[in-house]
Amino acid sequence: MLPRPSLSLLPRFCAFATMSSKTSTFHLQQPLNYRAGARIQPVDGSHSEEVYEPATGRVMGKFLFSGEKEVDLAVQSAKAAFKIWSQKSGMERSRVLLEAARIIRERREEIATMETINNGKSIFEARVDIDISWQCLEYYAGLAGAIAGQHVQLPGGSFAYTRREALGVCVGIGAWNYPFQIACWKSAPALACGNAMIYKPSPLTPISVVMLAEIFTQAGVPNGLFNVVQGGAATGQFLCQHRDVAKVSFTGSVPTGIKIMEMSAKGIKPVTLELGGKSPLIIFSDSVLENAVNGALMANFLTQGEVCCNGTRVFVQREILEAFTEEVVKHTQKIKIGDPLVEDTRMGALISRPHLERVLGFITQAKEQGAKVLCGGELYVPDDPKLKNGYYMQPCVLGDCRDDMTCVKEEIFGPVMSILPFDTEEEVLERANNTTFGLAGGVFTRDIQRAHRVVAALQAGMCFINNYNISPVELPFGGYKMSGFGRENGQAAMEYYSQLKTVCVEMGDVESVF
Ligand SMILES: NC(=O)C1=CN([C@@H]2O[C@H](COP(=O)(O)OP(=O)(O)OC[C@H]3O[C@@H](n4cnc5c(N)ncnc54)[C@H](O)[C@@H]3O)[C@@H](O)[C@H]2O)C=CC1
Ligand SMILES: C[N+](C)(C)CCCC(=O)O
Repeated sequence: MLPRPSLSLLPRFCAFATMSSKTSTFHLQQPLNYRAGARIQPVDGSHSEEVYEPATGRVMGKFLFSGEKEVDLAVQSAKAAFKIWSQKSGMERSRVLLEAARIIRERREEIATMETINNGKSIFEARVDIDISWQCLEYYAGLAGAIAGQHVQLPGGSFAYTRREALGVCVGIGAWNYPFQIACWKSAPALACGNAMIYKPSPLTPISVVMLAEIFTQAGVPNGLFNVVQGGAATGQFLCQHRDVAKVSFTGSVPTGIKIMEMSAKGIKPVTLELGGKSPLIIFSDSVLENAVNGALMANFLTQGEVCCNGTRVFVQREILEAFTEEVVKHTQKIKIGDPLVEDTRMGALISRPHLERVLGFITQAKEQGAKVLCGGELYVPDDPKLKNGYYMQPCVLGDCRDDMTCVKEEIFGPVMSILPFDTEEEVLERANNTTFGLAGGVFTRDIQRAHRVVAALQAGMCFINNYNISPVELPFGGYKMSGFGRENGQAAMEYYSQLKTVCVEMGDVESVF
């Protein structure tokens, strides 16, 4: 267990917001843009949006969207910081990242609380997210000092060497499901490699990433190295189109990913795309049933099911279909839904009213197409009156599913598991890969040869054997097919935030062919 934050840290946070650790008490008071080491209002913020608390449906405040001028100021400030930061050694950068990780650890409870208030996920899960976040900074702090090139001997004593260099000002654009964690997954390798970053969170979850910006400043990054611009699609477009932006790393939906890639193509900017999925989880009849059931719950119900790599197509071998279904339904019905800041809550509120309605719409459509609701799938109204306008639903398990149903083909991004029976390995692999997505996949079996054979055949970037949705930061994460490309986490991410320079050195005279 990690130490709880000391109380002396709380007033610093309360300086920008009135907050206690209770649902329905937070009020947004300070600006949410961050530029050159300070919170600021955007110079051209003409449009404002409300921020909601999913647990109560309450408006917590308003914030301003940034326009083209503000985006340009953020880029200029990041460019200036890049000049300083990129000249530091890997070890110097490492020390700053370690200090930032330490501060996150110290402020864990406060950040997790804010994440819960803004996203609606349970405080239990938010703490895990924050732990993964500081671990990510620690991991890349460790790699920063290990960035190195290659030495190559050439004829006559000549030689060449390679340098791995930073790209410049990188843009991070994030989704709302893991606001703080996504920002860390992008900024940690970016900064470790010597880049600056401008980050745009989802307009639904604008709050916690500004805390990260403050932490980086406190840890000692140059002012401007990590800036935050708030806004939606238009702000994101200004960022992607800016000529001084060297790279875009995006987490979000496939349609937006396509637009980001098109914009980046115009500027020949490299992109990393972490997009959606409809991942298969294959459960063979020789599995340890209890593990398979727990795996299916982990694969479907974290963060109210709003997880890109969820294994939402649960293929179960026919021999154990009944036993598995019975157990999974029993466990799903026991999930404690309610106030996300209450310690024993395990499922909080979905991100927004429209999203909740969209998820419920998928369930209605599934019923129309012949699926059977085995449990849940209804709105959930907690007893506590202050939560009655929150965006809650009961986690749902669907039986009698077929591969051609919408609930099996499309990403729902909510707590909805579809169970699909299968008979043979060959058949299930064919069906599992029959999707345009390719983010993740999982297999439960006690047969080790089969386990490795199955994951080798799965067309997915992140595969699990006998577990699902664990996320050690040492492991590269990213998709195949329409789920995107590039990798976050692991050593692999360093390649996506750096470029290779080759230096060819002549030790003799120049032999001209002319
Ligand atoms: N593979 C992964 O790691 C993850 C993927 N996702 C995917 O994200 C989706 C849910 O997240 P949303 O925030 O609704 O996705 P989204 O694609 O609507 O938005 C993601 C981000 O892109 C920004 N954006 C929207 N239009 C833009 C444009 N034209 N130019 C530049 N930026 C633009 C948004 O403001 C937001 O910050 C799901 O479909 C899910 O599959 C979500 C989390 C993780
Ligand atoms: C942390 N994990 C593995 C549950 C989800 C990470 C991917 C995402 O942002 O949806």
